[in-house]
Amino acid sequence: MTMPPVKYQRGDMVMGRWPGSSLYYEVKVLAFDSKSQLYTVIYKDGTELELKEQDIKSTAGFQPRSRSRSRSPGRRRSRSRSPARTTRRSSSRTAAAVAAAAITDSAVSSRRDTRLKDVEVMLSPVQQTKEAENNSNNRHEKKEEKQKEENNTANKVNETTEAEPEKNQGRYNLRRRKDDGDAKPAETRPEQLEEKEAKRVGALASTLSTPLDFGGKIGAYFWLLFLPAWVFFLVLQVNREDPSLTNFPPPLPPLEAFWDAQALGFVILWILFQALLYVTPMYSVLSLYLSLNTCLPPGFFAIVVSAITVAAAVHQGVDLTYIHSHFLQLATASLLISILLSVYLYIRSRYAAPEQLALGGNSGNVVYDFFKGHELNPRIKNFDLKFFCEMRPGLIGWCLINFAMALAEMKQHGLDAPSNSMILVNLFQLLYVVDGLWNEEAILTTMDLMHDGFGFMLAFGDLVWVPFTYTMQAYYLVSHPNPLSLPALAAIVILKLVGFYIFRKSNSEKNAFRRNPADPRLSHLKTIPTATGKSLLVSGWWGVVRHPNYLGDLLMALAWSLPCGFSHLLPWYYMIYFIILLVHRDSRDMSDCRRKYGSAWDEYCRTVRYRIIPRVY
Ligand SMILES: NC(=O)C1=CN([C@@H]2O[C@H](COP(=O)(O)OP(=O)(O)OC[C@H]3O[C@@H](n4cnc5c(N)ncnc54)[C@H](OP(=O)(O)O)[C@@H]3O)[C@@H](O)[C@H]2O)C=CC1
Ligand SMILES: CC(C)=CCC[C@@H](C)[C@H]1CC=C2C3=C(CC[C@@]21C)[C@@]1(C)CC[C@H](O)C(C)(C)[C@@H]1CC3
Repeated sequence: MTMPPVKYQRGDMVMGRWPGSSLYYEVKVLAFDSKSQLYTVIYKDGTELELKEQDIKSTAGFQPRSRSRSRSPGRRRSRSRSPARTTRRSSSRTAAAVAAAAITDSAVSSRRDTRLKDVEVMLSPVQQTKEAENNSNNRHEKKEEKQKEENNTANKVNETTEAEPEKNQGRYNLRRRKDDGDAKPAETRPEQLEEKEAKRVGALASTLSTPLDFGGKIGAYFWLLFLPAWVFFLVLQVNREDPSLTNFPPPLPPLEAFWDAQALGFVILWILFQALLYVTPMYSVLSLYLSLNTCLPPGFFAIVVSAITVAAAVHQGVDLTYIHSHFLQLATASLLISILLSVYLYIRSRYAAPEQLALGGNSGNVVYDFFKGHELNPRIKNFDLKFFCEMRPGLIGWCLINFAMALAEMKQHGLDAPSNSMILVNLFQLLYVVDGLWNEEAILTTMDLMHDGFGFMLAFGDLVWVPFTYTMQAYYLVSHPNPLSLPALAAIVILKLVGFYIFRKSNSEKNAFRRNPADPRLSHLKTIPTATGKSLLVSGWWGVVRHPNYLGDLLMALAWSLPCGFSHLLPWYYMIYFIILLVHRDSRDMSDCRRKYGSAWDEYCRTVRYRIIPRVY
């Protein structure tokens, strides 16, 4: 069978249709994929998209309407989308840049507008409303200033003053926007995101194809089988007297050893208990009771109540070492739940409205889409499944398991107290989790919450991977004690604290900036404006290195493995996995940001040249 000739060739300058509209912009053809019948085209600021042949016209004979010629799509968009209104759209570069960047940005940012406003403000303490108003006023003044200096912003490093309207000062909200009160500054009111625009953007998200991650469709099959197998391997191997990798493979227990109905019951009970805490507004009652001015972060409340409940249960004679002795069965039960949840998520994503979808996870391949997840923030009424799974049962379960391992160590070795190494691992990881829960609204600026769909990868990651592999060090120490000298202990504590400092400071800086770029505490920072209206930090922590938060996290990971010593590789598994995960996330983020921010991202990369590890002179 002969293939029809390709109409446009590589290098051709043509007019590409703006997805979801009838406007055409000049693009250059980069490639043609005969399988998908899609042309890869590049816009003037370097953003790439895939277009169908019918969305491309040759420039010859193309009759641009005078209006559409003089106006960039970004400016058109700015009428309907509040973020654009406050941005420096009229800068000289935006006409070209927005033609490109706005496509991906509108899909991402507008959806984020719809979603993140969904997930903000519910827990606003009263005084935050005032703060928000002040900020709103602040923003209006700044906006006027901005309009005056409109034309000199292109690709220039500026002092931080830009206001980003999608931010506000409240705590996060997992309630639907229609329920929100009037407390929000006018600029951030949800009504401003016109329904039509949201639909258009959603439709775009459901049709746009993004490059496939994780080895594409074949990779998805691999990961689906490999990840659960790896969890079982670790669980079986670490419990052996000699867990060295040379002693591979671990003897496979009979199939029925993997299963215990009671273990399933406990896992379900734990998840339901966490769900109950998640929906209970007790934290505000507790705040009132403790005469606190602000609400306690609900995640923090959840871990405190969980700890009290567990302590009470232990006091009543509940033997937590059950967790150590039934680790395998508990892992199987959690895997089963994560699979059922992923099937549910996949099915509902097929019926979800386009504006609820994430970019990616719409490859059309059932296995890939099941793995990657397509719906961005699936909810049952106000219950946000992704947020809940990421921040509660697995994360708090991690601490519960560590604690159980400490008890198992005491029991196994007849100790009155856990070993130094066990205490360090427990305290370090507890600090990490408590910090995550205390700052849980910061998760709203992370990749998972913002960009990734909720599918098997995250459901399994949250419910199985985190509780059953992040606890490897504590599990290992139960049967492989590693006494620590005082200097070693001190050095490890210092390492942990340094890592934690970098991690917390850099995450808080970015989070504060994304929530309110006009925050006076950030006024010393330099930024690069982007065509999307959001800016990029180019000084402070994010000016030292790209992803300074990953650096802090890696130092902490090192401090978690060191107490286990160097006899075996297994307790170093987390460190090795984490390097791979973060390097991969960094490159995923690089290409996402490149797509989103176009040449502004390139400029950021030119200014901040190093990734994760800064150059030491
Ligand atoms: N323990 C664990 O298993 C894991 C822990 N983590 C930790 O979770 C935290 C969140 O990680 P993750 O979501 O991967 O990534 P980040 O929190 O670093 O988020 C990346 C996003 O930050 C924004 N950004 C990047 N550079 C800049 C800049 N210069 N100025 C302003 N904004 C910028 C971009 O989003 P935009 O511009 O759209 O706002 C980018 O997509 C990290 O601390 C990480 O270490 C992560 C994974 C696993
Ligand atoms: C191999 C596999 C299945 C990977 C899935 C990755 C997930 C396990 C991680 C993706 C991002 C995560 C984050 C945390 C836990 C691990 C996962 C879910 C996190 C909640 C840990 C606590 C931190 O303080 C954090 C809130 C910053 C962090 C957010 C990202």
